[in-house]
Amino acid sequence: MSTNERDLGPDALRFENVTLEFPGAHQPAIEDISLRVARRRFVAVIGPSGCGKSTILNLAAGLLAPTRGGVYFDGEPVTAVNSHAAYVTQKANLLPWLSVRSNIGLALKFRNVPRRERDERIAHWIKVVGLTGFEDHYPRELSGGMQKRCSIARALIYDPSIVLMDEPFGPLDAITRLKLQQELLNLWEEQQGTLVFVTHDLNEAIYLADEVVVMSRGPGTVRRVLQVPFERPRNIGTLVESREFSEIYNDLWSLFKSEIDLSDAV
Ligand SMILES: Nc1ncnc2c1ncn2[C@@H]1O[C@H](COP(=O)(O)OP(=O)(O)OP(=O)(O)O)[C@@H](O)[C@H]1O
Repeated sequence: MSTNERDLGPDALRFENVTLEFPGAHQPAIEDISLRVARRRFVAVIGPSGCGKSTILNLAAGLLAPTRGGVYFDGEPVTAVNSHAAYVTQKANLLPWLSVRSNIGLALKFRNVPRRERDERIAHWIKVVGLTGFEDHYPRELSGGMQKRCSIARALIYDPSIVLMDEPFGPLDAITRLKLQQELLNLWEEQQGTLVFVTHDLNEAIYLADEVVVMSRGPGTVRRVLQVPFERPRNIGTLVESREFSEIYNDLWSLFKSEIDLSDAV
């Protein structure tokens, strides 16, 4: 992603001078944001609470419309719900009355994919996300990490052109989180789709992404776009121990810390 370029070429997603004002708010949620997400890139968006990260995803998903400026998907303005985008939110949002199998297959059912093909694809994805043996379980019978795996499979099963993830690993414990980060990394490296990933976690942004968009708040703007030069496939364990990782982390932290006010913390 880079800002202020006019080439309309092959970008998956493009924001042009986008401002969004919620009715009654004293300032815009985001203001004059221009950014581009090239196809097949993994882009992380970080920034302090309230800087507009979720708003960016909601605009890309077509759930919100800009007050000014334009949001484009594959060069076309997003004017309704973006059916090419899969959205994984912080909560797994699985349907409690459906089994793992049915939750994962939901999007295929809506798209009238024939039963046989549907079953094959569901079986494949259950295997990919490590839920074999839990096909007939209900969400309440799964751990938080398993629910998250299920929601990721549900989002990826229909080969969406772009995946939007809003802090998908936020509520998980550190070990499950690390495991799922590595799994997502492997999966994405295999599939090479376009992915926009919102996180508060600087480490996570560096492990996973090709580019990190750092946002400021009050109102939300793009402060900087940082390139992450690590080759793929990546191994989180090896990456964390490298000097380059620390350098990028420090770079990112120096940008990030000026955005957060720790003086009130107790
Ligand atoms: N429906 C709404 N109505 C009014 N204001 C809203 C609404 N949704 C978000 N906002 C405001 O817009 C700004 C951006 O919110 P957004 O949720 O996009 O931030 P965020 O960076 O994702 O925050 P967090 O990291 O805490 O989830 C905030 O000031 C928020 O209070």
